[in-house]
Amino acid sequence: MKPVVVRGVAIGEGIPKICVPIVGNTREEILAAAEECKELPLDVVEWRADWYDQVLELEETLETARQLRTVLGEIPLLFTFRTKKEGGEKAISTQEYEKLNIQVAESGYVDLVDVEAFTGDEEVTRMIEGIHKAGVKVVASNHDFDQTPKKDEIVRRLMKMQEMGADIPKLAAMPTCSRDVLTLLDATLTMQEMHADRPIITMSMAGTGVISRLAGETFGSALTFGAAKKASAPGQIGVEDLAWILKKLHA
Ligand SMILES: O=C1C[C@@](O)(C(=O)O)C[C@@H](O)[C@@H]1O
Repeated sequence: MKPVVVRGVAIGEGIPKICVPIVGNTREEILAAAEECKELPLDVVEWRADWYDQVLELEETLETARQLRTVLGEIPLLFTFRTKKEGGEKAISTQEYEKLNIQVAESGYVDLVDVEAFTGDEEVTRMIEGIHKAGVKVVASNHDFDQTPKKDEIVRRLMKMQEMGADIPKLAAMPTCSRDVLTLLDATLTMQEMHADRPIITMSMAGTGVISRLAGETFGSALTFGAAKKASAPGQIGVEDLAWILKKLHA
């Protein structure tokens, strides 16, 4: 399995990498959060741009991305617009979503772009091509905030993302019981052992699923999300604790 390397960070090798989301509403808040990130034990920063008030004004978004890049220096940056239907803050038309992701990639300020894998095959294929053309990596994603799909279905979705050319397939699911967490972990391990030729990311959300955010090295999830001040999804623990636990488990 080949890791995905961004700005020297090898995702898919060794300890799972830590990603901290930024969820500010204004440019000021976003840049202040980025400043704080510089002091934290993290590998990647995610800009959850769906929280940004001006995200649908492209020029403003590109300017904020530019300033984010300046603040973050060499820290890899993942750009994510999480749509309302997958648990995000704002609804967006498919056309606008496609344009936003490609233009942000072309700006050169970000290293990875999140593409929701079930947006429509044609649109996803075009986005992956456009983002790759800009020299940027694609994290394909799928979120189920109500339930945990069956193991075969989780594997099928991750395989589809891989087949469509995503660099890193990612799936987050909500457990309704502890066994759902086992299902998610089982699917992750099966994917890693039998199907994946690239890193994948999975997580079971909320309190019941926290263990899945810590166990990536054992079961095959290459990156885990931890919170600075404000979490972007249920179940993210503080980044300092996360870094400590991952290090202990590794040792
Ligand atoms: O896809 C994900 C994973 C996530 O939903 C989580 O559960 O940690 C958090 C999101 O910010 C990110 O885009």
